[in-house]
Amino acid sequence: MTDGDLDAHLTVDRGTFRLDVALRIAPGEVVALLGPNGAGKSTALRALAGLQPLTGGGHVRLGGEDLGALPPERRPIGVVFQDYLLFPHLSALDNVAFGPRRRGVRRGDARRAALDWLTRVGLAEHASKRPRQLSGGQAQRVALARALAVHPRLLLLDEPLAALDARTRLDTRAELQRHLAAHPGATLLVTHDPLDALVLADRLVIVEGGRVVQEGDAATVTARPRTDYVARLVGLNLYRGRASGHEVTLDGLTLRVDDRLDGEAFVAFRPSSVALHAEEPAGSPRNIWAATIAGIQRHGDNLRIELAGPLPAAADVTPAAAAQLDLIPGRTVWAAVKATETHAYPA
Ligand SMILES: Nc1ncnc2c1ncn2[C@@H]1O[C@H](COP(=O)(O)OP(=O)(O)OP(=O)(O)O)[C@@H](O)[C@H]1O
Repeated sequence: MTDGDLDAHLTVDRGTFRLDVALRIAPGEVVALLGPNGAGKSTALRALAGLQPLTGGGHVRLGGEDLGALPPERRPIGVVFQDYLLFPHLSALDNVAFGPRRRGVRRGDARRAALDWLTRVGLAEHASKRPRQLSGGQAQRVALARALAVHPRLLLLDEPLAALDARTRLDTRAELQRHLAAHPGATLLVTHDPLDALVLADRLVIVEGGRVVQEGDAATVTARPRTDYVARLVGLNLYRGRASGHEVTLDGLTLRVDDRLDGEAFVAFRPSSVALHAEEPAGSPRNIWAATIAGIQRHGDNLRIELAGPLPAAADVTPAAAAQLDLIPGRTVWAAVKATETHAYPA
């Protein structure tokens, strides 16, 4: 741990929901907090910002300083909320100048600094506009400028791109990445978009039910998911079973795998590694099982087939293959995966 680190243990009780998440973020590091709806991401962000009180045992320290006793406006933290929460009656310039003013910077200096930040986010010519005169992407950039204008040691972003349409999102994501790379402080990005996390963050922390279930860099997390949510996030089929050598025994089936291990294990493979056949393929070294088609969805240029049966799985097939196999819900097919297409690792 270095001097400027965020070191937080976020403990919050909200009736039946309890958050218990430890977070460390180094200066200049961007951490994405990912998780399904209701996992506690916003609660964690609000706790860091001082908008949600911690219950016993929790703490928020930044560079060794305990922020617990500081009210939100005195914390060295900048926040971009999901809906930006710009002041509707203030111009873009005064929205950005608000933070420095509140921290005692003289009016002229605060406005000059605000114009500088608006210039950096490419909005100098919109400085006098009110939030309702700005597009979604522009409002997002004003919100970012406002958060950065206080030179925060910790920047918090709550689903910063969620309110934008797909095209604006693409441009804004690229621009946001540039600003985050230049930000010397720690950054926590709350998102449930895996693409935002992969593009913007150095490290992923995944929460489910108020707890951290997995953390690490994107390569590690995507290669070795440890929960169904993470597996779906990175587009893998994931199972847990007992390994013995090159075999992993699951609930209803034993899979032959390429890796060799013993004990509790995960097995993962891509939907594109699952081949479907109308008849049982004979004389092959693959894993083969009978499955029922539970659903069919478009997935990029392919179709994603949800398979029910002893090994619930997703399989990606081309539309041509789907037509040839006459894949319709309720039909039974044979699914096959080669051992070399699986990845097994200790649970
Ligand atoms: N005002 C509240 N009072 C009591 N419980 C709440 C309140 N707001 C949220 N919760 C509970 O806290 C839990 C975490 O909610 P939170 O908004 O932090 O999740 P999230 O991960 O940000 O979800 P989402 O992705 O849907 O925004 C939820 O299960 C919810 O039931």
